Amino acid sequence: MEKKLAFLGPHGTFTEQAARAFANGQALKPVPYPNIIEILNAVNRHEVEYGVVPMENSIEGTVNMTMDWLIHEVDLPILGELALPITQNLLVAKRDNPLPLSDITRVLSHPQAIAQSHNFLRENLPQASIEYVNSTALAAQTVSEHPDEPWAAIGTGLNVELYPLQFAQEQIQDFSNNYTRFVLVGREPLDMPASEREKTTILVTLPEDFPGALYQVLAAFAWRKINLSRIESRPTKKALGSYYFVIDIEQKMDEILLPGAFAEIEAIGCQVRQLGTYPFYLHQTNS
Ligand SMILES: O=C(O)C(=O)C[C@]1(C(=O)O)C=C[C@@H](O)C=C1
Repeated sequence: MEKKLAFLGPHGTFTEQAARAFANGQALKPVPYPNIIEILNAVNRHEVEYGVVPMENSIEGTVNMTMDWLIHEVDLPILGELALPITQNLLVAKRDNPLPLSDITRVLSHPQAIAQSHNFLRENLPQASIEYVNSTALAAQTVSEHPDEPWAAIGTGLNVELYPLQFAQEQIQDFSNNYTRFVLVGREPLDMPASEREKTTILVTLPEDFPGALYQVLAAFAWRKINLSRIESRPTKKALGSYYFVIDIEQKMDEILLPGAFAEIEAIGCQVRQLGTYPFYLHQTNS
């Protein structure tokens, strides 16, 4: 039976591209959801088997909504990760005489897409107000539905094929090396294509703040020559200045080394929660 894979809708988001890449060759049906929380909740309450959510962007950093919901609200393992190149474009409703940039009064997009295009907006559209919406494709759809308004959306070039839109300007992101990491979460294991690269993500909670606590956590990995690719603190939401550490270990799970490091960290009084061990892929094509 075909299983469902929730993605951030409507059609035309970057998350949909990631979802379609994950679904490739699998009996999975991508279904749109209105926001990240709804995707994770739908998987958590068994409405769909899997979900794809953005996790981190190379310009703007962590998607806090995803990280926090995975930590605090649901207990869903990460099953895979895909890094996609991201190209942001300024899109306007299709008309015979395209709207000049100086006439645009309002720019709609997802906060991450706006953040990736700050310089472009400041230099080229200082007169426009910014409106944050749930996804880049929702922005594109909204602009296409109001062709008489001097509005623009920021999103993928694919949107000009999905909605009556045209490019006002292509490639407006402030840095060319723009990538977003998306994660696949699910309640059931999924047979993923083989990857040379594997990651394990853990959450470490320190018992209390004492000198060298984080140093001791990192030492457990360092002397075992275990490579970490990310360490990030997120608030526990229990007190000001109280944090979890999210650590990505970029290495095939070793049956002795990694559990040994976790046991050493637990022995100094820290809690270790595993968020998943999963393959990761880098997608080369741009859009
Ligand atoms: O709005 C979209 O198209 C999304 O898929 C979300 C999202 C994000 O949250 O980071 C995904 C990739 C880009 O970085 C911009 C927006």
